Amino acid sequence: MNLNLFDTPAQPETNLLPYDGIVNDYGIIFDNDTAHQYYQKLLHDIAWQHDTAVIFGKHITTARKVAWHGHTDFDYHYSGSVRTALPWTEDLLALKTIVETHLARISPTSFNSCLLNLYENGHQGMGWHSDDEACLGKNTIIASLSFGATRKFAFRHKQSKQKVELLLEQGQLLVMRGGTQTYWHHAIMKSTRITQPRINLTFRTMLT
Ligand SMILES: O=C(O)CCC(=O)C(=O)O
Ligand SMILES: [Fe+2]
Repeated sequence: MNLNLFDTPAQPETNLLPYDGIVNDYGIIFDNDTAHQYYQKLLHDIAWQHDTAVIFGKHITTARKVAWHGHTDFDYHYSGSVRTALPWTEDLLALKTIVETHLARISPTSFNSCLLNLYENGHQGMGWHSDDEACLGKNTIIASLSFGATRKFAFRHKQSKQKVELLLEQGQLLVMRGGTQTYWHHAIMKSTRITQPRINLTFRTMLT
C-alpha cells in the first residue's frame, strides 16, 4: 500500500453539508516543511493591509489584515467598492496551480483571483457572512487554503440555523460550491487561547 504519511485520510467526495450546498474537505495537501515555508513566505512577502468597509453606514477598519491578488487586466467590484488586484506572485501562482490540480477530478476550475486574510491571533476572526457578491455569480466555487494556527471554521444555515463546524489546519484545502453561499453563512470563530497567526487564501473566480 502506498501511504502518504502527511496526508490525512480526507475524502473530498464527501459533502460536509447536509443540504443546500456542497463543502468538500481535501485534507492537508502539503508536508509540514513545505506548508511552513509557504506560511513564512506569505507572512513576510505579502503587502498585508487592514481592510476598510462600510457596515450600516459606518466606515470600519478590520482587525485582521487582507490582500487581494489576481489577474490585473480588470477591476473587481467587491464589498461595495472597486478594487484593483495586485499581480500574482510566484508563490500565489504556484499555489493556485496546486489547488486547481487537486480540484480537477471533482470540480475543475480556473481561478482568476485570490483574497488573502491574516489573523494575528485568536482575538481576530471573521463574522458570519456569505461570499455572495454578484460579481462571483451563482453557485461559485471558492477554494480555501490555510496556513499557520489551527482555527475553527463554522457554517450556519440561513433558515434552519443548523451548524456544521470543522477545524482548519496548516496546509488544509477546503472547497465551497453549489448553493453554499446562497443558503449558508460561514465564520472563523474567535478563541482567546490561540496566540499564533493564521493565513487563509480563498481562490475565487470573479465574473468579468
Ligand atoms: O479565513 C477563512 O478561513 C475564511 C475566509 C473567508 O470566509 C473569506 O475570506 O470570505
Ligand atoms: Fe467567506
